[in-house]
Amino acid sequence: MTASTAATRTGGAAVRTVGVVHVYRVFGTDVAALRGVDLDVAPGERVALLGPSGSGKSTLLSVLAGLRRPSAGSVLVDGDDVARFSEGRMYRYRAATGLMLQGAASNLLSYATPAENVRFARTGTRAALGAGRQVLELAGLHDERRTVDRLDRAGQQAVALAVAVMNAPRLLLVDEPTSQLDDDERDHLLDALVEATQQAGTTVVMVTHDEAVAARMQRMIRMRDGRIGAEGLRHEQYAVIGSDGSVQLPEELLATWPAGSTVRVQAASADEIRLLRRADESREQ
Ligand SMILES: Nc1ncnc2c1ncn2[C@@H]1O[C@H](COP(=O)(O)OP(=O)(O)OP(=O)(O)O)[C@@H](O)[C@H]1O
Repeated sequence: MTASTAATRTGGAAVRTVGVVHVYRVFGTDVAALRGVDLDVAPGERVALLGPSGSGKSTLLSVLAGLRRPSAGSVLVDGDDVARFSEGRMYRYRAATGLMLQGAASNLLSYATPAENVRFARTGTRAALGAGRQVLELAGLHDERRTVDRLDRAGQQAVALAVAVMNAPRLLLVDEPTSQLDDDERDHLLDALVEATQQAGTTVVMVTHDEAVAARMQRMIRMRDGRIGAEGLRHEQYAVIGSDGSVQLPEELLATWPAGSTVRVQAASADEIRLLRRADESREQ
């Protein structure tokens, strides 16, 4: 399938990464931001990416957006490997993907009204225009006469969201959309995002530090040290076994089971694995 066919299909994109590695080279030093990310997001699913600062969330988002090519691994969107797209195909893929990165509001046309911003961003069909309009209506900005530079931050973020969903993307990638909003503003923006994407069946991947924001998505994925460490919902977290067989221990266990601890791994039953500390190490504790 070509990127342009993908853009005209309806519903959400299936996203799958396999062993994605990304290394930044800074003044001759390598910084491994992603160390083998295996991720599966079903069409129409809304997923939050959480994790400490520096864990690789924004890098993963930029790789999914086609803004960076990973150093290794595959980034499969509807089965096509974005990491291997030609420049032309990558350009079309980026254009068809909804993006709301940090500071997205600063890329709006500040001298135009919200509705004008949405109209100028339009590249798709008449139906697509509806998605952007819907967000403006939900934010009470459809008939707003003020230009974007005169709106408060919440209004500007709502316009940035409207522009991001404007062309009915099958995949919407969002980075910290609510970080500078108060609780009410945050909830309004998320209401608009969930409503617009739910109706269209859009797949959403959202980076956030805020558990309350993450709870509005259907699944939370936690990154640590450039890998997916755990996933689940607020009260139900599961460690994720990587394609290389590795498992990250929950953060709270690291104090008693520090890196370098050696353990025997025993299958207790079909549903249970036990970790047994080596005898001489437990004596040293
Ligand atoms: N452009 C860059 N050049 C060099 N190193 C980078 C660059 N961007 C990120 N890094 C490094 O890559 C690692 C992952 O960064 P990234 O921004 O993806 O993490 P993050 O989880 O999104 O962090 P935050 O929550 O603070 O935004 C960090 O060590 C960071 O310093």
